[in-house]
Amino acid sequence: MSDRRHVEEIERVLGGTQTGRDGFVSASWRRCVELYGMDPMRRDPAHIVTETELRDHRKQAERMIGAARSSLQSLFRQIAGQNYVLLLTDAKGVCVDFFGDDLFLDDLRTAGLYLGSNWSEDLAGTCGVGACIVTKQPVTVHQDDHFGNAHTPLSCTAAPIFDSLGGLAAILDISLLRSPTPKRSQNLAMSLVTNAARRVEMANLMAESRRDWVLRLSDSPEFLDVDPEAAVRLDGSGRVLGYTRGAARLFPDGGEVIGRRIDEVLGLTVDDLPDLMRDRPTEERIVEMRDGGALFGHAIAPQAPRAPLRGDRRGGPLAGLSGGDPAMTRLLAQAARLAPTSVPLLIAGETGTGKTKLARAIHMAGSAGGFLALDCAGLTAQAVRQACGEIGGPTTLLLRRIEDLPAETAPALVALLDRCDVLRPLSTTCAVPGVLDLPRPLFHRLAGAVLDLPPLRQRQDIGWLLDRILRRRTPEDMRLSPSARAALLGRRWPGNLRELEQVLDVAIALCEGRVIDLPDLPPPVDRAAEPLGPGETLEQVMEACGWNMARAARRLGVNRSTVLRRLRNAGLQPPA
Ligand SMILES: Nc1ncnc2c1ncn2[C@@H]1O[C@H](COP(=O)(O)OP(=O)(O)OP(=O)(O)O)[C@@H](O)[C@H]1O
Repeated sequence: MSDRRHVEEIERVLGGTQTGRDGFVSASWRRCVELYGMDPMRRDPAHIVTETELRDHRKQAERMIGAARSSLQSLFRQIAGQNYVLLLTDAKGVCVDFFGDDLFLDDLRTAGLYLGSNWSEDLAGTCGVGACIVTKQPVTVHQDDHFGNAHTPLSCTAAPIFDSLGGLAAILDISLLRSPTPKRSQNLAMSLVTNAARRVEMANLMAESRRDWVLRLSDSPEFLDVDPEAAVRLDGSGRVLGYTRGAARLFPDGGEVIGRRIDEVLGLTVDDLPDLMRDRPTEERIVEMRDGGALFGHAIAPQAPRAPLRGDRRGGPLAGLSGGDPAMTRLLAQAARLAPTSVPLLIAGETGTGKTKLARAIHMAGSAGGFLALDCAGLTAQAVRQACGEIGGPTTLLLRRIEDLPAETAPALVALLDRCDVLRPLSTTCAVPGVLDLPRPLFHRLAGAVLDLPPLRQRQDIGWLLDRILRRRTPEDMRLSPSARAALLGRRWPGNLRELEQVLDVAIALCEGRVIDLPDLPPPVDRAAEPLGPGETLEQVMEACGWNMARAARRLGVNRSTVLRRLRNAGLQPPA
């Protein structure tokens, strides 16, 4: 388009005619004339800040420049040889970092596509960076979308980069000195620049979160660990300290979330974070959203030292494991005291009692270092050495199911623990610790203290657990009918918490309304969970109910005083 026709179109747009320009371009043209008093015919030279000013702008943007470097380098490699130039500007529009082909440096300088050029709209007129600052959206300002005739050969595609508090921090711009006429030729540039901006936000959030938890989120399991779409930074109590733009889209009503607890914002609590760490298969790391959708989650524990949470008395990962069961309360108080020490811990309990979850919570409550989990079944000495070879600093080593450790691997593990004093071993076992069949040298290196988790049938907080799991797994406040609740409280739960979670998952899936009733409950899958038949002795019933009178009464269909009377008559007493 000739200069003359360009000016005429601007006049027509200002007169209210629709000429097919994008709305944000027309609005920018109007500002250029009515607000900044610009004339499209004037060919001002590029606006370049002084050396001193550039140093100041770069200093203030130092963190973002550092966070953006590797994404910009890799983007520049992708577009090499296609005459694109990359600019990183600060939120005021001043170019603070630049990647361009040396062959065209003079042309780029003249066009203002260089370090120190100022692309704010009030100086440069309608342009990619300027429009992006105003709209806070990715934009392409293509050829005669530009206001000034001096810029109409250019094609500029820009995406905003936000800091972790949601403020505009920088603009990433990819420009061409000369481009094909159709604007859609820049669609690929748009996708490259928006993806790179997302990665820069991620790198920035990661760099400032070394002392905090980061929860990264992705739609697809394949990208979760390598290129997630969104991330949230959390303190130890689960309060939101920062987020990337991608995460803001997941928050309800796009509202202010800094300082709010993560469970008010997304469908998970701080206690769920250890379950989302990398040692779990990606497909299992599911985060439910408040709108009923789900994403895959990857929680990264704090990397840098922080003050140990002595005692964990103010809540946190350990406190979230029990609803006041006396045995659990005692055990968690011990765990909280042992967490910040380096004492090796052996966590014992039947399958599914939450040993792994407790180990992760102990790590969270006490250690500032890394976390490495190994399944002992089939573990070879070489695998042990290999896994531990990469350990750089203090690390919690979780050895799952230590009873399954092949005998020939034990000496290697002993040697490793002796050599590597930054390792703090936490082991889990389904065996009774006293009869655990491990070589004594290994046993004593692993069992500095034993934490014995009670089976679910002995816990007095099953009602609390039911409500908590339901609350976490359903977006709406789904509840249990009294008869369904009583039936669940009376089960034997040989699979413990794992079985409880699965039963509730099935019930939630089968239930048609908001109330889970008896028919929604799947029957016990394990024969050990079936109600005791008429031939069972009172002692067997009591044993099955963990000597809990109320539970035994429900199981037998009598009241508690009847159970007590029968026990007295039979001369039965709970085991010491
Ligand atoms: N306190 C708890 N509240 C709610 N769910 C829990 C709790 N503890 C454990 N769970 C859930 O129960 C399931 C089993 O927990 P975990 O894997 O920690 O058990 P485990 O004792 O290590 O099992 P196994 O010995 O069979 O490997 C997991 O899905 C976990 O999320």
